[in-house]
Amino acid sequence: MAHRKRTLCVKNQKRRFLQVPALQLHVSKTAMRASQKDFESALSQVKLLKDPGNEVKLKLYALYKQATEGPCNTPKPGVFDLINKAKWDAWNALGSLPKETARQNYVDLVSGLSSSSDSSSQVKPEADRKQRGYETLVVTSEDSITKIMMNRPAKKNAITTQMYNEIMLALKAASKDDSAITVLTGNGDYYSSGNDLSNFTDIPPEGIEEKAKSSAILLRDFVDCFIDFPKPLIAAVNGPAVGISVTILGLFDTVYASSRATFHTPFSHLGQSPEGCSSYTFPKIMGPAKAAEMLIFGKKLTAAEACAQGLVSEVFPDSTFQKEVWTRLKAYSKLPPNAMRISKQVIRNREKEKLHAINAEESRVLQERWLSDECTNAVMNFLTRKAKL
Ligand SMILES: CCCCCC/C=C/C(=O)SCCNC(=O)CCNC(=O)[C@H](O)C(C)(C)COP(=O)(O)OP(=O)(O)OC[C@H]1O[C@@H](n2cnc3c(N)ncnc32)[C@H](O)[C@@H]1OP(=O)(O)O
Repeated sequence: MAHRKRTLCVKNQKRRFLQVPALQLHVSKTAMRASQKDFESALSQVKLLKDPGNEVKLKLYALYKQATEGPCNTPKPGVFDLINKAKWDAWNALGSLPKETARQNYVDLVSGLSSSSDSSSQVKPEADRKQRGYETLVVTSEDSITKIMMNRPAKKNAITTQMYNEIMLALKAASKDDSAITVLTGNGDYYSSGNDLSNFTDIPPEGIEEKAKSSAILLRDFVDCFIDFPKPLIAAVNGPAVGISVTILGLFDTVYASSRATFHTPFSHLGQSPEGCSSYTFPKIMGPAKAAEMLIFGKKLTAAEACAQGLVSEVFPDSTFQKEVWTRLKAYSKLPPNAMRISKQVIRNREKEKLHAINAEESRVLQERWLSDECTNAVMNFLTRKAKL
């Protein structure tokens, strides 16, 4: 087991943290105390900042609570309530820091964050064609190709709830735009490490059953978008792929892989079961015996193996992957778009109803699995750094 730095499980909490009322910038560094007005301005300013990372968000949270309520005054959350415990720990660590000092520290922290984000916000040329409004993706449209790039490279493009929602939005927009084809890919060394396991820690007040129910709905909606996507959909698998990022490949029209890519569906290890219609598409693509090795026993395939088994259309050397794939895709994007759409529909329509039914059933089974001890223990082991794949 690798020793890794422990980070706080607040990966998907940006919006909630940033909803904390915040502060103002124009604070004299020499001022002894931030006024209430400075504090309120900073509370507004913080909402405009780029994501400052979980540690800073926790600091902001703790200082805000200290400045407005004084020393930590709530019971310590349970050990499995990871997010609230991290927040509680951060607040509690401020001890008896006076409210005024906490207010000043909050103002100074936001001021520092604002100036560093100002200096790094130079306009980059590629920003011109970048679609706005996505935080976890970079979506671009060029040469009749809409490219949706998962963009959490430091987290191996693990898919947070926000990213599921943004991918659905991007697919819906791409289905209506004037591009001929749509491509999903990842930024950094991974294609995607699959579901962000900290999604499971964000338990609503209604309890864990409600969480499992809403996750199953999200999963079903997410996979439905791939089943229904009307144009040619291509995956450019730039590196290792895990979990749901592998299973939904069975719903793509073409899958190109870098020679560095691997394909891993460790559902049993995680106390979970297959999704993304893979319980149907994988046996159909590679035969039941090969599919069982992947989906039941978690056998990891190399790119060459995945290609031999029909999950991948073609493998390119990692050193030339981007160049070769995009040259190929630019040529395809010049083909008559209506003909491509109609061909896809002819292929897909025959199976659409069946795929929706399979998706519903897989989501229902997973909803139960997420409540099992096997699943809870596996997720906790990863999040507490006792295990990874
Ligand atoms: C609405 C819910 C729908 C759910 C659908 C069901 C979906 C099922 C699945 O997708 S199952 C697959 C889930 N994925 C995993 O189990 C992978 C877990 N990750 C790992 O085992 C490893 O991180 C790795 C093998 C992918 C990469 O290892 P390594 O190269 O050593 O890198 P790090 O482990 O240091 O990773 C860097 C950084 O990223 C964080 N991270 C990576 N993957 C995930 C993830 N899936 N969930 C949450 N976080 C992830 C990792 O913790 C590190 O963060 P840190 O730097 O420590 O803050």
